Amino acid sequence: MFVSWHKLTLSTTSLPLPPGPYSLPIVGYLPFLGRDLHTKFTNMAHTYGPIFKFYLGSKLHVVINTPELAKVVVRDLDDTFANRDLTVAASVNPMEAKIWPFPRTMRRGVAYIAFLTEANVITRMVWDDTTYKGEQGIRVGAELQTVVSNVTKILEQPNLSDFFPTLAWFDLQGVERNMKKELKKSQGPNDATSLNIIQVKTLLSDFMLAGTHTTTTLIEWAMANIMRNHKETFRLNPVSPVLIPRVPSKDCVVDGYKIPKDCVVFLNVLSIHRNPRYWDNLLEFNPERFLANEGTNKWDYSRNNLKFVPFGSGRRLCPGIPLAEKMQMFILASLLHSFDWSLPEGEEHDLSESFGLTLKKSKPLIAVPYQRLPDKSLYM
Ligand code: HEM
Repeated sequence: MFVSWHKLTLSTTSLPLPPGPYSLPIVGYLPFLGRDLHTKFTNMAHTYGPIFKFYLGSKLHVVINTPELAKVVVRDLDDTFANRDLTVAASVNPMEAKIWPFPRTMRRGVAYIAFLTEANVITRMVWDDTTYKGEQGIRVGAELQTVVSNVTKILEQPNLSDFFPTLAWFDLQGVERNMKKELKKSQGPNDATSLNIIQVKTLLSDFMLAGTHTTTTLIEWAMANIMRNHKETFRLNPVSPVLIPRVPSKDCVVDGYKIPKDCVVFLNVLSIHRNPRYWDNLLEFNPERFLANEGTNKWDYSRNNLKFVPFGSGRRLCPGIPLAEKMQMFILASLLHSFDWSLPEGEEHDLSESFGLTLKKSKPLIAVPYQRLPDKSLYM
């Protein structure tokens, strides 16, 4: 106890930064990072170890890849790591740092059904009597999708102003300008069926942004996996393969390395979920691995098991877990109970991934439903 306290409070000035690749002057590691951060980070962990660093522009970034080190961040130093990284695009939004990713494009497939269902539930939580029903509902739902999808596109865009804060004033890529424009558009004319600014602000608040896309992505992966006889969706295809970055509020020490105040810290969930040290036959379909631990809380993601963290952990743990658990079960059960599903004629199963603010299927799942219940009236 004394040793770990001593380690944590040791002066950080003499300590090295974590290991990591060489960076180019000015741009840092930016040209080498690519789009698929989750795969890139996992490969880099093989080379540099469980904690490594790189620079994007002038900003230091640190990636944590094991449950043991994740524990230091989200348990021992949870308080220090409670802040999020506020990008320029996020700071334009009225909800500021609380903003959360949303889909690049809303696709009319399994994801569309899941989106509307989840959006309905969350909207009813916010405005009690609102439901996206009939033509009006479809119009408001589509309006909402457009707003959040455009906002997400802007949030996902790598922005030079974030890597070179001194250039932020020039807004070289127009990210700040576009975000302001997008938010202004949503303040347009208001009639009984269109969204006013207060409603849009509320809708863009954490719960709507964080709640719908996550569940939608999960359902789409689950359906794709189930149609191929897989069920371990949360472990194999975590919705957030790299947690939204944390920013330490003061210098601290992780694994003997100095982690300076205000650097950007990622927790690499995918490398934890697919690490042979923690999972036997890690790519194998084996839902029984979870059943074996039933009742022991060993797989309870809201508590101390940091080998399985689909909802994150610590004081930034997803607050939507109770709703997410109920909704994903409800949506999946409804889809599977009511219909048999198959791929359109001639289509092959495709589980390839596309990294963004969440880990989406790169190809939207379009599935054909076949009536399963004996009587059509049961579908009303
Ligand atoms: C399948 C469904 C969902 C998944 C996989 C998921 C996953 C996550 C993850 C990984 C985080 C980051 C946690 C961390 O950094 O430690 C998070 C944060 C968050 N989630 Fe969820 N989530 C889901 C559904 C929901 C729902 C339904 C809501 C609300 C209605 C919600 C609200 C939030 C909010 C507000 C945050 C930000 C918490 C903070 O920064 O303090 N999520 N979620």
